[in-house]
Amino acid sequence: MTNKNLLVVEHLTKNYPKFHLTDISFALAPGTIMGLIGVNGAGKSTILKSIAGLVTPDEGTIVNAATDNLAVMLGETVYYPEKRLATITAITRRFYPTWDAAQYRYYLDFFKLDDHQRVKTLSTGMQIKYQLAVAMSHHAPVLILDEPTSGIDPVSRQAIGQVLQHYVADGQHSILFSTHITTDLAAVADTITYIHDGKLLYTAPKAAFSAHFKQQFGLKATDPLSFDEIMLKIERQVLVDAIPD
Ligand SMILES: Nc1ncnc2c1ncn2[C@@H]1O[C@H](COP(=O)(O)OP(=O)(O)OP(=O)(O)O)[C@@H](O)[C@H]1O
Repeated sequence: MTNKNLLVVEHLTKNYPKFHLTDISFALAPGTIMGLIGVNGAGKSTILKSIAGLVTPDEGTIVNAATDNLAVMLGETVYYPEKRLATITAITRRFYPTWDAAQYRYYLDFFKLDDHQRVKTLSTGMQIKYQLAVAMSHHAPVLILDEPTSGIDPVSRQAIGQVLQHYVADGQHSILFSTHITTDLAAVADTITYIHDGKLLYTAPKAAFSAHFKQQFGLKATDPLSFDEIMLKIERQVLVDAIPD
């Protein structure tokens, strides 16, 4: 494992008939949260699914700190609508020798979830919170989350941000999450990786990421520049010549 990074992605390439994810490389340091951003169809989910083993890359390597203890949340839907959460949890926990029942209870309380409820009675936000509670309850070194705050109210988004930061606070866990909610990046991400049309445009710690694009856009270091503005400027092709082929 390079530099003790918990996740190392090198030259990840996946070719679909009408889309090419090309030569994606980045590393996730312990104790950090990386936000993956880019417009719809940029390739974020393809990267996350490749790490989760749900997509087979055409080229490249992915080294994860613990391949037998993956924590992945790729969508809001919890299957088995008629089942109670407790039943699903009882089955899920069998796959994880490191399952921590006290931690699971803590997250249920934190998210105000009752695991006697049936899946079909949960709102979308409650389903996401339940999946997060399960994903964070077996001490996986790396947590992979596809849009964990999509469809979540601002108060709950802040609560999720808190638990994510707490998850990495011991310096032995890391989180990679995709998002379209750029305020989440400002609140919780340590590093940001920008995917543009299947290619990695830029990856850097948050402050360096902003500084890089201020320089690209001819702004002063003290000028304000939000992540939304960065995305809008890039996607309006302001930087088209800077994007590698
Ligand atoms: N199984 C597949 N077969 C063919 N094309 C696919 C497949 N899965 C994804 N794609 C294509 O790959 C491209 C990237 O999709 P992906 O879901 O990775 O984007 P994304 O950045 O996660 O988008 P969003 O923000 O909308 O979730 C899209 O053009 C999509 O149509």
